[in-house]
Amino acid sequence: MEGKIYKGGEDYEQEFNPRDYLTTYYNFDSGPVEEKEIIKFSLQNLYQTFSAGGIRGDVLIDIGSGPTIYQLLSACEAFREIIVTDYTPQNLQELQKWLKKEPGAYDWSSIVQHVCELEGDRSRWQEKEAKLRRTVTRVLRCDVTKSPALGSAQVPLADCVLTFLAMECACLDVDTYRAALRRLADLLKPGGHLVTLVTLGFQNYMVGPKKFSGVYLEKETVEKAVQDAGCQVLKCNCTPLRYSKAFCTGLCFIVARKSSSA
Ligand SMILES: C[S@@+](CC[C@H](N)C(=O)[O-])C[C@H]1O[C@@H](n2cnc3c(N)ncnc32)[C@H](O)[C@@H]1O
Repeated sequence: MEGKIYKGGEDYEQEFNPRDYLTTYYNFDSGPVEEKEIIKFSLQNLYQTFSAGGIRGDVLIDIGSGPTIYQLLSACEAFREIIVTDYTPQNLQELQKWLKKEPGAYDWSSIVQHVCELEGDRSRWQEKEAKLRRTVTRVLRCDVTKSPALGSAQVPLADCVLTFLAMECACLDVDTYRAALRRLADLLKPGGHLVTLVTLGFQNYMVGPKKFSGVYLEKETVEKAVQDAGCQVLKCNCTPLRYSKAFCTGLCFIVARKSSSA
């Protein structure tokens, strides 16, 4: 409906179209330059975080994966197992299509090639796609506004919880955001890492013809929420880059470590 603003969980299930989202924000070859720069910012930070000498381990859980896989392309070289999750069944279906190489799956090859180039060999992109498909072992539903976020699913404690551009959409106020981050920290082993990309000054974004809103966050609010969830911020890389189809002021990439005694 024209003029309506959609928010959080159930609206996502009913109104969020994964293909509209992918073609708006992840058209690396011929989409808007703003979106391309943001993808490059994300991939560069992920590459630095998970490349040799960086964070690694057994299990990584990605929270609010949506229909996207770009956020896992560096991590799949550093973890034995990746669990992807989202609130909406249609996003998980879109992910499954790519994981199972089904007809009509989204074409991530340009973005995969870019990551392989960062890693030193653009030509190994098909090998990386195969590696990621092997490393994703489970596709689960989650709701970060509920405890536990993964419902009744039994998952091991993670060495890393990743969440990209999802918490500010799932949570409609700062208290809910802070509680959601505590739930994510609960999924981590002591000493495990939380890696997140957050839209700063977020007001709304377009998915096809539909407008979705979320919580307005500033860098200090995000850092404090991460710390109060029991994690020490190791890296905080903010940029004024903005989407052409979203109302926000910038982006913030954070790497944090859960206390060893937690
Ligand atoms: C902007 S998309 C981000 C998708 C992807 N992580 C990315 O980097 O492009 C926001 C995601 O948050 C998910 N979401 C909304 N409410 C949620 C909730 N309560 N719990 C978990 N995820 C939720 C949506 O289904 C959607 O996939």
